[in-house]
Amino acid sequence: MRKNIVAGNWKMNKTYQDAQALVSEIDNMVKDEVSGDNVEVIVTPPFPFLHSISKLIQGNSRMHLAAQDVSAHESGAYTGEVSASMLKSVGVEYVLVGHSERRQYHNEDADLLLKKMKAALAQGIKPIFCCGEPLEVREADDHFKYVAQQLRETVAHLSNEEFDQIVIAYEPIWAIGTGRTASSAQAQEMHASIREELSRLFNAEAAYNKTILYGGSANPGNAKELFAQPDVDGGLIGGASLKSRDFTDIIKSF
Ligand SMILES: O=C[C@H](O)COP(=O)(O)O
Repeated sequence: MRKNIVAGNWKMNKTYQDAQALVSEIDNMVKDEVSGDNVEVIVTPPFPFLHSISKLIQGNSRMHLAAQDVSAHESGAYTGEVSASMLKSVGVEYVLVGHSERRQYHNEDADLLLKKMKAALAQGIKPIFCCGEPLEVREADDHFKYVAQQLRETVAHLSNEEFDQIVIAYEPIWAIGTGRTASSAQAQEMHASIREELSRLFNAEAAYNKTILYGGSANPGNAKELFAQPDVDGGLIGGASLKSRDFTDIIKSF
């Protein structure tokens, strides 16, 4: 059964105090204003805040915790890295893998992304695998092929059981933090194309059940239309997830 998810990626923002305040506000607003159980909420704070936020959201079954990155290694002499078992031990349930900012600024390639997904999955942490094309690829009308290739060189190498555990996030790079959102039609056609590719790589049922999130300048003003698309199952929200009111309104767009 396909799950609706709204995930907030805080990126490198907030101090400890600000993070506590933000997540308390979101937690309260979700408790007070979000009824039914048709949407799962994920917050993705920076590493130092994971443990305290895990405790803070413990009593709210709708709220879940993600990390922004995970090491491909199990443990050992990897200064600065954080392992999947460490994340697991502080209550992390999901982890972002393949975000365009990690691909761009940290040169993360397909081989590393696959290792990171496998490392997370081995600990029972669900990867949120991000894909999406840069502007020049969209302008050359090669975006469907480009994203399909991103899936073929990573996700395709998971077992059926591993694939069942992951979430996909489509984030056109030209829409991230730019205020230039993909139109709901552009999002829908890419999500449908991703689902078709997943169906070819795995099977139709697994592809149908896969949660595919949209990310890129989503906000309370455009979320409803985006989430109304048949193949858009929620959002990976950057900027708007840093404001409790905006983030909650996006959650309420379902
Ligand atoms: O991970 C989130 C995305 O990069 C979207 O960021 P944005 O909502 O600020 O455009």
